[in-house]
Amino acid sequence: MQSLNSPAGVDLNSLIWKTGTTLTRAIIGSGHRTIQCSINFSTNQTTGKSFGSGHTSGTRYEWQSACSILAGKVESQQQNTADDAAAVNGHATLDLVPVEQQSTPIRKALSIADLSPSPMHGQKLRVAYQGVPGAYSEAAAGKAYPGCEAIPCDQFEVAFQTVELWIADRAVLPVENSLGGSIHRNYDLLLRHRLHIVGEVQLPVHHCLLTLPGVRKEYLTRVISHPQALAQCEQSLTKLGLNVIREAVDDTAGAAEYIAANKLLDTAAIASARAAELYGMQILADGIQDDHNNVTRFVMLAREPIIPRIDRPFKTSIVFAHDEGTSVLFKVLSAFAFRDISLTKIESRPHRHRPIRLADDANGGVAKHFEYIFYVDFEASMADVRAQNALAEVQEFTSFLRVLGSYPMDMTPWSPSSSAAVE
Ligand SMILES: O=C(O)C(=O)C[C@]1(C(=O)O)C=C[C@@H](O)C=C1
Repeated sequence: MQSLNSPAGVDLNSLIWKTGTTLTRAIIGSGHRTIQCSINFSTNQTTGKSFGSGHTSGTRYEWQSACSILAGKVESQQQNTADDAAAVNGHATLDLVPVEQQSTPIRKALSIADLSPSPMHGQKLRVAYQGVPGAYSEAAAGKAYPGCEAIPCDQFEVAFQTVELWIADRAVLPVENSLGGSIHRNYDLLLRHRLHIVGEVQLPVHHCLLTLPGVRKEYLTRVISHPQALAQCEQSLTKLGLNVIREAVDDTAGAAEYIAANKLLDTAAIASARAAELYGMQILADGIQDDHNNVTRFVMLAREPIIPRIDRPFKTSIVFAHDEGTSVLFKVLSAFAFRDISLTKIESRPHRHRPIRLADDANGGVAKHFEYIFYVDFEASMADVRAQNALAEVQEFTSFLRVLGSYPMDMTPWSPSSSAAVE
């Protein structure tokens, strides 16, 4: 892996090609610095249609052209990066100094305006998350990649872009919660961007009600938090007698930070105990999630897919669509059922009037109209021949199919949170 400020040009110097099944892999590199571009690739023998996991699909020729386009892009980005280096040294752009070297441990969240490639690449894996320090997503990044340098971003989209622009190495983003359901925004972004799911992590979410020190429940006229967190605590807030205004903000820790920065005595935040510590808040009530098995599933995203394996439990996430009607769903589901492949998630979203912009090799992507988009997670690796056959069949029935990633399942046990208690 390299940062983009390598002075050397980029050559196509290694190619591994495995025909017939799924994996096509290119390694584009220069000396010890290597950029990897991998493509999951399968061509249906009958129809000649092909599906890919994001980067490209089609003939070997198309694929090689895609690699040379990528190489060209990298060269031009290297030039940009050299230009940006001066700006960074003059503190005109990103501040990517690791947390422990800063005078204050709280990092500012990145915004779109900050997205210029970083000339720095330290020893630690840089992991982008949405929110500010103290957000659950930061904890998920730490669980997924212990010891990583967590990079706060103000929007999900920015987290995707930090990885695409090599500012971060990975992104860790929430996709579903046991109480609140799917976080559709991130599924849409997975379609629009070229990142691959390389892992998942489940995080038990233990919410606290935070106020400024000395504030009592009776003073409160408003509770602010991330919409998912508000939804996860709805009944507990009512039980606490807090029938006050609920207001949605970008993230839980950001809510605590906002109250602290504006010295709001009438407002409480739903956030983590770590957010209380970071922003000098008191914990008025602890464990206020409605269900003590409240857990959020995050996916780990990278520029390249991982090589699927069969020696441990793997999960594969796909998204597909058909131009007309929904009858295709039965056929698709039977492709998995006949092969004894369990599904862990199925989700449909109407998309009749909203075109989806799909990532492709052109910069802007392609806008496509579908009636419905379906997301399915199943318990098998793409290295498993059953999964390969199921997807070959699914491809027959669908007009669009993408493998979002094939990755190890998070099997770590977790214990439920303790009950709500008002301090
Ligand atoms: O706001 C945060 O702290 C987040 O990390 C976001 C988020 C989410 O998007 O679901 C993550 C976990 C919890 O479910 C609540 C909020």
